[in-house]
Amino acid sequence: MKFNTQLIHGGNNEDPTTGAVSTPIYRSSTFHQHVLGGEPKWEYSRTGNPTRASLEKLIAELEHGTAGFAFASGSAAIHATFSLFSQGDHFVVGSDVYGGTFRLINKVLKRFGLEFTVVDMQDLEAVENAIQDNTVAVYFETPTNPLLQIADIKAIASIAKKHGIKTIVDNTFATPYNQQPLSLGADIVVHSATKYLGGHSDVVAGLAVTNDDEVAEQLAFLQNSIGSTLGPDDSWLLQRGIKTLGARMRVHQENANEVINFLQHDDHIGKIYYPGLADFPGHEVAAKQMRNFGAMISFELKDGLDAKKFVESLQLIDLAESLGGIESLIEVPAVMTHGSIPREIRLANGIKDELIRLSVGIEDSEDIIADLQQALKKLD
Ligand SMILES: Cc1ncc(COP(=O)(O)O)c(C=O)c1O
Ligand SMILES: N[C@@H](CCSC[C@H](N)C(=O)O)C(=O)O
Repeated sequence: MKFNTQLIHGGNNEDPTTGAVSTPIYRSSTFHQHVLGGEPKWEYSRTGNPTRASLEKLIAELEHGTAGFAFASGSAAIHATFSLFSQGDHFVVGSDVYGGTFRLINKVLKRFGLEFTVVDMQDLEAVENAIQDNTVAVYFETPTNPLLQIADIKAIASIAKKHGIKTIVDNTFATPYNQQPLSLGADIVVHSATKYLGGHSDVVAGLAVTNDDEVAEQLAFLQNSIGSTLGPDDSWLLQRGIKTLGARMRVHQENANEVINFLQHDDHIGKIYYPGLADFPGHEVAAKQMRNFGAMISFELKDGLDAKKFVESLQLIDLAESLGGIESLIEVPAVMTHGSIPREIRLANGIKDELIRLSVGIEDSEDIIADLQQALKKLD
């Protein structure tokens, strides 16, 4: 089955009892057991729920994994994934990651004895040099939030394999439509499904997928033990959103291409961060490992122009955290999504105070561009 067909027909798509083509919402916390001490397929909804199971099967198929797990948020999926490891274990982590992941690592996981070395994942030599005797995994995003940096998944996974450690990729920005890290050698993929997978800014959810049976068994144990599972209503909503991922991504991409073209020719715009640009550092790797470059764009205004005034002048594009929804969203990472990273670390990693991040939606591109244009004019 090809990808777009799989989006629609994957998972447990037809209900075995009624034939319903939309997976029913099994809103039941517990399930009747016919015999005492048997091995019922369903026993308790934290352990397993048929609606959630359909979503988990679907994301495993889309990411070319063997097992998928749904969580109450992307952060919960990432937390459960790090919980596979133990006190004293060391990780090589990408220097540009979502601010909440930085916070989870530094303010939570370190307290439980996990150790981290932060590395620019674009530098393969630095990645290998950061691996220590107690290193258990490399963890990174590609493209990264918010600088859109590209890491070579195949090359990093092969370094990791050489050292007998795992590769974990946050595939939120690319989605399985544009990139499938497990097929490039990664062991675990995590998602903030709140973003493109859900696609409508109406659900907070997280997913983890693996093709390693041992990891899958442990993740199932951790998902049930920690308990940060996705409820049946949100599981249904997320699976409904995923069905249109391909159609949405095609329009997101068309619009992003138009917006990039506009930004490149506007006098107010300084540096643009977008892997689709031929002179962007990660362009060649992105072209190799991604179907297309996605619809997340970061940029700076020319020196002296007021980023606050610009984002507050937009009338159509929402000034809001999050990304990947059908509506265009804009934000200033230093103040919003990456505000939990101390300023000096943020600046050292390349996130300037005035950096602007735009999630290009699927409205008519003319309207998105007209809104950018009118807000930029207010800066004159
Ligand atoms: C790349 C990335 N990973 C993980 C997360 C965490 O996801 P959630 O907000 O669903 O917890 C986010 C955003 O929140 C993100 O942008
Ligand atoms: N205020 C939130 C930040 C949410 S950011 C959401 C998303 N990852 C994005 O990058 O837009 C928090 O402190 O967690």
